Amino acid sequence: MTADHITLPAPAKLNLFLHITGRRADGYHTLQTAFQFINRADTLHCRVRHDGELTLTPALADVASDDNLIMRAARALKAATGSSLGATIHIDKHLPMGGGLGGGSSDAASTLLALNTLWETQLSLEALAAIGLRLGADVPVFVHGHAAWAEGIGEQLTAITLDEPWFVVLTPKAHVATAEAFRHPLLTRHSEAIKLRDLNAGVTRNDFELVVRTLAPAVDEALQWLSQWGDAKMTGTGACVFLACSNQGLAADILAASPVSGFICRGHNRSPAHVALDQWLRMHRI
Ligand SMILES: C[C@@](CO)(OP(=O)(O)O)[C@H](O)COP(=O)(O)OP(=O)(O)OC[C@H]1O[C@@H](n2ccc(N)nc2=O)[C@H](O)[C@@H]1O
Ligand SMILES: Nc1ncnc2c1ncn2[C@@H]1O[C@H](COP(=O)(O)OP(=O)(O)O)[C@@H](O)[C@H]1O
Repeated sequence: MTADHITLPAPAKLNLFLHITGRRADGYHTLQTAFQFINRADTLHCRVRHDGELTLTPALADVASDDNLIMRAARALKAATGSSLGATIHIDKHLPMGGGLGGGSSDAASTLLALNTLWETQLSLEALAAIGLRLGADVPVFVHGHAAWAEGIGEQLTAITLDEPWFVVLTPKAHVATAEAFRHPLLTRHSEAIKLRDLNAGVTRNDFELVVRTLAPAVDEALQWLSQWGDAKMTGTGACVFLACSNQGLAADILAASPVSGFICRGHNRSPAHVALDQWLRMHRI
């Protein structure tokens, strides 16, 4: 059975820690981080078009359609493969933008996975990740779809298996642009490199916290409040902050008491996008 459309989630990620270890000659920073996916996602719908056109609805506030990472991913895949096909794409946006949850990068990765399948262009995950890296440093981990230890500028990935706890994620109303956080004079750029085995040794932090707490008081307040319950951290360059909890009930109780809005979710080592893609392939292609 064939099908000309597919729906995939584009899940968020958390950076369980984030250390900046240096700066390259081209200005990009080298870092160490651990990525885990969560079951909170945008939803991407793609349908094949035979006229070669690419369309995307709805428009996102403050992002021109041509700059939307979904359109950029679709165009990049078309250029890389020479496919004559197009797509009608619809995105149900649920993830806050610029929150450090990687929604834009995940939308791009799910677009690459969806169109590579519908167009039957058969690029490997490595090839899709290389296309994705040109769109953003966070895209490859979503393409590969496994929780990962990351080095380099975030593109050198080692798959890891982590506990899959419940999390409380708070979404303070603040927007910190990634490039602005990276160029800030207060950013520590020389954290000592750690080993994977130190991940749970209590020695990790997010080096962006100092900068972002200074730029965005709402993030500072959210971190202060959540820290009373445990080792709260910010994800990426913020603004979202999170805390791992021993069970769902505790996560729900903390969220209910929080003065800042947010959600609870579960950590996933395998990306929900890959789970959905495998299901689709089993139904339609095998
Ligand atoms: C910090 C992280 C951690 O996961 O996440 P976010 O908070 O953005 O989600 C990422 O490394 C962000 O990746 P991503 O959001 O894809 O950033 P990009 O679009 O590649 O880069 C935006 C800008 O940030 C700076 N940048 C980015 C990555 C890096 N390793 N060094 C940098 O200096 C560069 O100035 C670049 O032009
Ligand atoms: N499909 C998209 N979804 C979200 N943001 C997008 C998208 N396409 C482009 N962007 C741009 O990318 C920026 C970063 O988005 P996002 O990935 O949500 O945040 P972060 O990098 O902080 O995790 C947004 O502020 C927006 O300008």
